[in-house]
Amino acid sequence: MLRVAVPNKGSLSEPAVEMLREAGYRQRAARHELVLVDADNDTEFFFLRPRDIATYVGAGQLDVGITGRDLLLDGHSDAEELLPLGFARSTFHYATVPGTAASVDDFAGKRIATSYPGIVRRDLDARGIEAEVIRLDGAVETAVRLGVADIVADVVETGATLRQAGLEVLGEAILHSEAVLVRDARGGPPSPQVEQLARRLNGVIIARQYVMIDYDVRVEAVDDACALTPGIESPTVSPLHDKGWVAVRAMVERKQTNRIMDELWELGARGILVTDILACRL
Ligand SMILES: Nc1ncnc2c1ncn2[C@@H]1O[C@H](COP(=O)(O)OP(=O)(O)OP(=O)(O)O)[C@@H](O)[C@H]1O
Ligand SMILES: O=P(O)(O)OC[C@H]1O[C@H](OP(=O)(O)OP(=O)(O)O)[C@H](O)[C@@H]1O
Ligand SMILES: [Mg+2]
Repeated sequence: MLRVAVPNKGSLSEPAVEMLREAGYRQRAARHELVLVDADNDTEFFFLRPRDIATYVGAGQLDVGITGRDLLLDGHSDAEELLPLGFARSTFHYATVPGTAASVDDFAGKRIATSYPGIVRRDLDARGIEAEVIRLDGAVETAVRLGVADIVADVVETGATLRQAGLEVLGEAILHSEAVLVRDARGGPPSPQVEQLARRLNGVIIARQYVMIDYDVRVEAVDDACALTPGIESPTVSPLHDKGWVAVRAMVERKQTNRIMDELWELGARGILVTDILACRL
């Protein structure tokens, strides 16, 4: 039976459960369920703290897990990233009160508060900076106001929390994070069951990123239209009863949809329809 770790709390939990549901797996109905067997898919789900997931997977106790790239890199597990999942996107940044330091090179001797001491220590070592790292559990942004630290290193999504604390980002992002599927790096190649789970999750990611577009276009314009909607392999072109026209069907990137519809219209395409894709294997 495939054994999968799923975040039980925090920003990763709900979207991870949602993605597994969309991929056809049973998920828990109540928050107090710690383990759930999905017999139809021969899979067992363990709901664990996001920070612990790489540890369980890296120790070989569980086959795969969903966690944050930043949490994976902060620890010392033997887990490795198998597939980026496209949600819980954030950056990891140093931030401080304006005027405390002109750049990261001025951090020597300063106190840096963070919930990710592994990432920060490694970054400082790589820059050859000796600074004190203070580990806090959360709400790190308040550490400067309360005099516990001079600088913070934390997760930034919109930047609203930093702004509210009167802090400003300093330097480039230390890393870009998102939810990732992890597995034991010491194992051999992924098992067929792990590959199937990864393929299903990838199917959900692609179904979210793409839409299906259908339209009719005059035969003379079909090459130009297909250049606009090349699809993944090649668009489907079907004959219509009126020999002067064909019907075209192709997947297009969701965020390009309106630009492509406008350009197809200019080419004379009509009956342009866009529909959601629920799931796919490419
Ligand atoms: N505001 C946010 N936007 C996007 N991702 C976030 C945000 N806050 C945390 N994360 C991501 O969530 C993961 C951390 O999950 P964790 O459960 O430890 O913290 P959390 O989501 O902040 O929950 P809590 O602080 O309530 O325990 C990391 O991968 C982190 O990058
Ligand atoms: O850039 P923003 O959109 O403001 O998001 C970033 C904030 O979100 C998370 O905090 P959370 O609410 O999880 O509290 P925590 O610090 O206690 O983890 C993270 O730790 C940052 O503080
Ligand atoms: Mg948090």
